[in-house]
Amino acid sequence: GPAGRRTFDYVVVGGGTAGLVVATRLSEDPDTTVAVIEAGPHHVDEPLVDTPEFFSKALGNPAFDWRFVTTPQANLNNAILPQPRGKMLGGSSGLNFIVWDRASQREYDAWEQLGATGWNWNSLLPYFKKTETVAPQLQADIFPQAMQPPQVNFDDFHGRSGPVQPSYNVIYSNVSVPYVETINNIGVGTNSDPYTGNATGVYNTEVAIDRVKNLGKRSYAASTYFNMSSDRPNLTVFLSSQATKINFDLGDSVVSLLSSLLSSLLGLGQMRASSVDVVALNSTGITGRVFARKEVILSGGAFGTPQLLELSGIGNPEILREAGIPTLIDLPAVGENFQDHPSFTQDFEVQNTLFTYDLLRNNATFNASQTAEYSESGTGLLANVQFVLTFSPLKALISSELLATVQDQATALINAPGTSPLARRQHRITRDFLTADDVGNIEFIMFPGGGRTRVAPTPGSAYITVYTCLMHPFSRGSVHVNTSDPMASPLIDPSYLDNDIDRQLALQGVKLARTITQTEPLNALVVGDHSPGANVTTDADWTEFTKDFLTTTYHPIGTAAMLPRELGGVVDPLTLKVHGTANLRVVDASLMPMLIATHPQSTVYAIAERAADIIRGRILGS
Ligand SMILES: Cc1cc2nc3c(=O)[nH]c(=O)nc-3n(C[C@H](O)[C@H](O)[C@H](O)COP(=O)(O)OP(=O)(O)OC[C@H]3O[C@@H](n4cnc5c(N)ncnc54)[C@H](O)[C@@H]3O)c2cc1C
Repeated sequence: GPAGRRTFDYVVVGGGTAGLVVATRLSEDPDTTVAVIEAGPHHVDEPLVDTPEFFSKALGNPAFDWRFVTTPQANLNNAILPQPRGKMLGGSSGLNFIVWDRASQREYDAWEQLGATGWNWNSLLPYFKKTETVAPQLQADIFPQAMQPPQVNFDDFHGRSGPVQPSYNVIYSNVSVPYVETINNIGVGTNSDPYTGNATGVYNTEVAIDRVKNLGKRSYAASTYFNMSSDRPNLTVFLSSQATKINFDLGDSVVSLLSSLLSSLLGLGQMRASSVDVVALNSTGITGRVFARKEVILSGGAFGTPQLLELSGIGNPEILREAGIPTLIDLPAVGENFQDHPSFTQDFEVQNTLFTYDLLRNNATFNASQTAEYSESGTGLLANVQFVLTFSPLKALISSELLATVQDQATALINAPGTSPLARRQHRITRDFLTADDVGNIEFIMFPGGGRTRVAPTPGSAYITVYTCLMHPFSRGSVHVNTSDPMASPLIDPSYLDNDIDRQLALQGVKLARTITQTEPLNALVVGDHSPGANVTTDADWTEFTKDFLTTTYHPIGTAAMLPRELGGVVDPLTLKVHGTANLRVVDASLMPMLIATHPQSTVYAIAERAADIIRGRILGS
């Protein structure tokens, strides 16, 4: 954009997954000026971002990751856990593990049921499609015997001309088919097309790997949406620039501030965001103020967005007072309602004649040939991330007695005096999910390869890794500031395993992961337990394992929920404007009022596409 310009129609804070969608769509109108303020750099031709098989290698690296951590977790022996987030143009879509899937219709419909008017499966489906270009599976992409290609209705549920280029894998481990058959044998069927509104079952997921335009590279917000819009003169991106505060009205003018404060207190009017304070993080960034003629749009993600709201005086007055921040809008829901999928990683040694990703580690010649193939043609094992996903209804996994106990525990939690009105409503829905056929409660992710637990792989050996993840936990955490210093990380407290249900399902889940490996036909290929070892046997051992080995699945949501104000919402679902403001919107994962059984990125893109249409006045949120 024109050098030196500091006033725009729209200022988007956070050039991540959602932020780049919104900025790209708003700047389609050449008469609308848009700025994006992004704390991270733009990584171009960066193998740690682009190469699918390198997923997770950039975690903890400050050039890519905010490196947030949790507060000590009371139910996990006070462990402090990493909470990585992408710090780059493209945000977490540049750091994530590339899975591209979708939850069940019932789970999106639950958002509307909860109070997010206008947000449901039917209203999102056109936007799921708008975001992607995906080709149907070829025979070669299908797990032999286990999967049939969905021949009909592919175009009803899959996009064919959107910016992101998800695809099916090209190379499959020969452990996949026995694994799928084993999952079938424990009572979970194969789903040939989980994108149609029922996402349960074991399936071959799409992955955000471009096999059309940028061969074999990660397809993420910077390489897709931003690539479409980067040469527009009306779009300006400030990189390595961290937003520290949103200013309202004339900002410095005490009179205008007081009058807008007064009117907001009296419920007469609404605060108007007028500019954003920005600090350069290095010599390529900017320091100063960026002005918004029309609107400020917060897309800082589930941690960045509530932090910036609080730094700007929007939140719980008590929390703000303790942090030394004057309250402008009394909105206690900011930073509350934090939800995340807890995950447990186990690996199992398998016969080393199987074809797994371990070959890259065990065989230097193979590794060199794959590396050469990838750099020459963008193909080979480095252009693949093969996960086999299973989203299982609870009924298929646990006894009806245990299911009844868990339901009773849910009822007790609903009626517990400490449960907030919002959590109460959510828990009622989640209690229904416990017995639903079309909602995944536990996810098992199988990756054919080792090296992903705390126990190092033995040279020459092959493994499968199984991640067990709770899809609809009842725990609720929070994200808050404890200082007015914008450079300090927020306090992130997921409150993992904060109730009997989550603890029980975690226990059942990790035990089931081992059961899967002891069930045929997989059992015949498994050499033995690797991490944890075979010495973990009793419920007490497994419970200790869940406490010691819990990690995030990297799916935080909910900290600026789109719900009515009186129900604990931060953002009006119809307009996505922060309650009490006239022109401050939120568009990112923090909007999601309740977890869904999926990896969230494709949903974040779809939310942002729909949000862009709401902002442009093309649709009303109903
Ligand atoms: C390690 C990891 C693995 C994951 N794996 C998967 C997966 O396989 N599949 C899947 O579907 N999902 C996955 N996810 C989740 C998914 O990537 C996120 O849900 C999604 O990208 C969130 O989008 P967002 O727009 O809300 O936030 P982000 O994409 O994180 O964007 C927020 C942006 O705002 C910027 N920002 C924040 N605060 C400020 C500030 N004050 N000033 C300026 N800029 C700021 C950040 O730098 C970032 O670029 C994973 C996430 C991670 C971290």
